[in-house]
Amino acid sequence: MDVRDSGFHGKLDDDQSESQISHLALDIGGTLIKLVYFSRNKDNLIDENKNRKNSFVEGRLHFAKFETSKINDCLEFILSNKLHLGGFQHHEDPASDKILIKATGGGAYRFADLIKEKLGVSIEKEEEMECLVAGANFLLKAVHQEAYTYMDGRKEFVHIDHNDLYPYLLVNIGSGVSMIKVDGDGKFERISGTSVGGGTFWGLGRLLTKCKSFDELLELSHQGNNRVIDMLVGDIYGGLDYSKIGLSSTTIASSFGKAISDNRELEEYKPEDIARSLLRMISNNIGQIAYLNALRFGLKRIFFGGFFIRSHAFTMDTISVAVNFWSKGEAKAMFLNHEGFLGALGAFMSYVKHGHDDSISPQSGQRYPVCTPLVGDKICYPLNGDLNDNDSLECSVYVA
Ligand SMILES: Nc1ncnc2c1ncn2[C@@H]1O[C@H](COP(=O)(O)OP(=O)(O)O)[C@@H](O)[C@H]1O
Ligand SMILES: CC(C)(COP(=O)(O)O)[C@@H](O)C(=O)NCCC(=O)O
Repeated sequence: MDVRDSGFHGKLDDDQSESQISHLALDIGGTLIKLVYFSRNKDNLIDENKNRKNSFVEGRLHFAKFETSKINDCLEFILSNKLHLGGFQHHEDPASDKILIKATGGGAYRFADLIKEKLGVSIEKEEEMECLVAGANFLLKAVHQEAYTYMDGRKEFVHIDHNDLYPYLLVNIGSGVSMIKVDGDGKFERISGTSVGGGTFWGLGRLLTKCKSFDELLELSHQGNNRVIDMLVGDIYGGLDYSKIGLSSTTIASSFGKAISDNRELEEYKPEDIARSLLRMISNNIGQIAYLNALRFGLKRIFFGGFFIRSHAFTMDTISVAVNFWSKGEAKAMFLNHEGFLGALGAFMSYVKHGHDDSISPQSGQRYPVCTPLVGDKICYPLNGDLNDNDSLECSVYVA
């Protein structure tokens, strides 16, 4: 079962539905809705009555995604699996039976009324940049083997030293791109952004190749050859390098530049070559802007998140090469296993931040210094960072 893809209408499997689900958090972005929720293990349920307070509860964090344009499928999924009951009661009016769920992203504003109407719960809005940062800090500090570099087809996990994590640059490539300088838990500044992002790749790609899905476009790019459409330095310099300014003959001089003089119509280009050129153009551009912003603030570590990355080898390779090239090897591009769920995880963490709940006081054996002083010693930590195909993460929360 892949609840991550939109169009899923079914119920969760027995193991999940028999367990108690709580703390649903949503990140409703320009293109995708991301869900994170916690399910207690069945063993915990047996002990629940005698041992509900002051103990660790083991369970799993679950991740799911839907297309924003198919929000009704997402709401149906939430409803049929009763995920919406995993919110919290209004803190200012505990007597009321009003349930609130945490949500971030533009859709928390855009769809608040629809969610109220369809699910009968209200949205408590969490600020998007705060959530991205909280999610990234949580993953970097609490999940073993979360961050990695990707270069020349090789994935290498990065050891994160908790005492030497900040400052870093977080580049979230969603529909658009936000670049955030992170200085600590809850300490950050959005220093830049660009509208040329994942939405641009998917939007232009769909128009130019007639692809029906994002994954199909990625798959095409895998098979294509960008040299058919991109104008290379060698095309301009008669096959030679332009060594004086450090450009090899194979460097792209002008993305899509060959299409000017080829005298070919769109249909005469292979969709796979178009997809490849487009992916290189967008990834290169983001890698370069990211590096220039890192340079502005002397940041050596750049973490890339957002669903545009999609753990796609060629995308990561292109971004890594761009960062490496422009920084002359000084800065490193790093990627995250849960790349697309930073905002949703941040919204999930905010259940704790605002002290709304007694059942997720994420806690520490491995003390994870949570993103807000309000949380104090309450934190959430994964037990072993096990990813299970990105669908869920073993996790333990503290019942205060
Ligand atoms: N299944 C998918 N459908 C659409 N876009 C996808 C999909 N998987 C990855 N993407 C890419 O991810 C981008 C959205 O990333 P995301 O981080 O979810 O941003 P947002 O919060 O703006 O929705 C899309 O613009 C597209 O480039
Ligand atoms: C407006 C947004 C924060 C919304 O987030 P998204 O849904 O794209 O993840 C993002 O699209 C963005 O940062 N766009 C770039 C805008 C700019 O700085 O030019």
